[in-house]
Amino acid sequence: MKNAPLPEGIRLIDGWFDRDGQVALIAAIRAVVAEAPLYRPEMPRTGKPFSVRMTNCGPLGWVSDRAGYRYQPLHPVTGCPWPAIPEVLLALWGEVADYPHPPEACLVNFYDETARMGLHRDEDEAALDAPVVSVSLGDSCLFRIGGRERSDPTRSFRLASGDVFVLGGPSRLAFHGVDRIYPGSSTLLERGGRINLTLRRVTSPG
Ligand SMILES: O=C(O)CCC(=O)C(=O)O
Ligand SMILES: [Fe+2]
Repeated sequence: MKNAPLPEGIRLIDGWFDRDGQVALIAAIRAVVAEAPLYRPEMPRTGKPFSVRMTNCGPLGWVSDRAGYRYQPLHPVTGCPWPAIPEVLLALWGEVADYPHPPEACLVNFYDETARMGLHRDEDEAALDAPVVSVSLGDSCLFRIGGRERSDPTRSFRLASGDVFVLGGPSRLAFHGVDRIYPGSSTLLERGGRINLTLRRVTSPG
């Protein structure tokens, strides 16, 4: 599946980060998490906890609780501003986003071996002309992507450590999710699991 042509606006770049690059990114994310600890968000309305733990870096961070999904400048548990987006991620955005303004949020998702993420669209950003740029680190996952309607057909492929995935153009509002993690598929994280980083432009400049 990974080799079949992808829908317009989707780019999958296998192995963008080599092992050294992945190790450096993990160090940068550890520094982010030391300042802005991972926490478990809750679903709007029901308050059901996510299986994924999250934090953010950047001027804005994506959060979810009973009140809904939104971006905000402060960590919901510590009340502190999110730390800055690491330079290497700003550089990645500059190389692949094809968008003239920097990202404002980097959502950090941590999946343990049983975590998953249901099909959803990233639609809480005003700047829908900017892509979402995603980096996978640690264990591989089975990623699913469909079309703009929930009922559209989907396809699935594995995302491995170091892969970069760009969701933009006509696919910016495509439904996507993570069906499963493959435990033990990477040695990057000592205790296993998968980290996903998504860079997002939230506000529309001008
Ligand atoms: O973990 C992934 O690869 C996808 C994460 C995602 O879709 C999101 O954070 O909105
Ligand atoms: Fe998403």
